[in-house]
Amino acid sequence: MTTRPDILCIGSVLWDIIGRAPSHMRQGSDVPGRITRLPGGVAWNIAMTLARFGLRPAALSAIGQDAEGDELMTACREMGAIMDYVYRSADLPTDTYMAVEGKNGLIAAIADAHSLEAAGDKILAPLENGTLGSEAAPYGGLIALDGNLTQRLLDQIARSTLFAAADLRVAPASPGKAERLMPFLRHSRAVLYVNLEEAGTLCQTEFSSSQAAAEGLLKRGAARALVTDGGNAASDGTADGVITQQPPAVMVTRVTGAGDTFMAAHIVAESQGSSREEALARALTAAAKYVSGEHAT
Ligand SMILES: Nc1ncnc2c1ncn2[C@@H]1O[C@H](COP(=O)(O)OP(=O)(O)O)[C@@H](O)[C@H]1O
Ligand SMILES: O=c1[nH]cc([C@@H]2O[C@H](COP(=O)(O)O)[C@@H](O)[C@H]2O)c(=O)[nH]1
Repeated sequence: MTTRPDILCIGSVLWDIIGRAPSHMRQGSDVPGRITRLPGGVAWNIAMTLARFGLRPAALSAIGQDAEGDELMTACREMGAIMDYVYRSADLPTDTYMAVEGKNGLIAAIADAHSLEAAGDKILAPLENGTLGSEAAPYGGLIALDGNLTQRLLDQIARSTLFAAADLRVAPASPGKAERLMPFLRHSRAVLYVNLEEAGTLCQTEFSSSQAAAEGLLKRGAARALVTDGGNAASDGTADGVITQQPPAVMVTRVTGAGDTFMAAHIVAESQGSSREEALARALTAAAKYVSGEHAT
C-alpha cells in the first residue's frame, strides 16, 4: 500500500542536464567541463526540499514511458518521493531542462516542458477519480503547484472544485513564466510565493520593496502573498496586514534554489502550527543557512 503523502507537488518533474565549466563563458564558447544529469523541475525541487525538512511528498506530473522516464521514476523514488500518482504517457517523451553555467554564472538555459503541457489535465486524474480526491470529496491537504503548467490548465485549477478544499501554495517556474499565475491573483485561498521581480511581472509594475509588492498583490486581489527580495526584507501579506522581516545577514555561497528553500521551510513551519511571524522567521533562517552553504547537497 502507498503511504499517504503529506503534500502533493504538482508541475514539472524532468531531467536537468547541466553543463558546468570552470572558465569564463560567453556566446559561442566551446570549453572543457562537466555535464551532469539529475532530477529537476520546479515541482521536483520543491518536493525534495520539503522531504529534507521531513515531509513526505507525492509528485503529480507527466513522465514518459521511455527509458529516460523509467530512470527518472526510479531516481525520484530512491530520493524519497511518492511517484505512484504520476501520469506515464505512452506517446510523450520525458521532459528535459538544459543549462550551461560558466565561472561567470548561468550562461543560458532551455526548459522543454512540452510533454507536461501536452498532458494537460491528465496529470490531475488522481484528484478526480477518487485515488486522492473527487468532486464529491475534494483533496483537503497541502498542495504545492508550480507555474510550468499551461495558462489554460492553471486557469482551470484556479476555478476547479477539485481544489476547493486544498491548502494551495503556488510558485512560478521562472520569471518568464510568472504571468501564468495571474489566475491565482483573484483566487480566494491560494498562497503565492514570489520574488520581487515576479511580483512586478504579476502586477505589471516595478516594486522597490517586498512590503510594497505584497501590498500590490493584495490590492490586485491575491488572498495571500509571500514576497522575497534576496538579502533584503521579505514580506507576508494577507487581509490582516503585511508582516515584514529582515533575513539574517550571511556570507552568500549559492543562490540557486534559495526561493524553493524559503517556500518549503515556510510550508513546513505552518504545517507544524507556527504563527505567521514565526513561519516567516523560520523560512528566512532556513534560506539564510541554505545560501550560506550549510545544507550543501
Ligand atoms: N544575498 C542574500 N543574503 C541573505 N539571504 C538571502 C540572499 N539571497 C537570498 N536569500 C534568502 O533566500 C530567500 C529567497 O531569495 P530570493 O533571491 O528572493 O528568491 P528566488 O531564489 O526565488 O529569486 C530570501 O528571502 C532570503 O531569505
Ligand atoms: O521553465 C522552467 N525553468 C526552470 C525549471 C527548473 O528550475 C530549476 C532551475 O531554476 P533556477 O534557474 O532558478 O536555478 C531546474 O531544476 C529546472 O528544471 C523549470 O521547471 N521550468
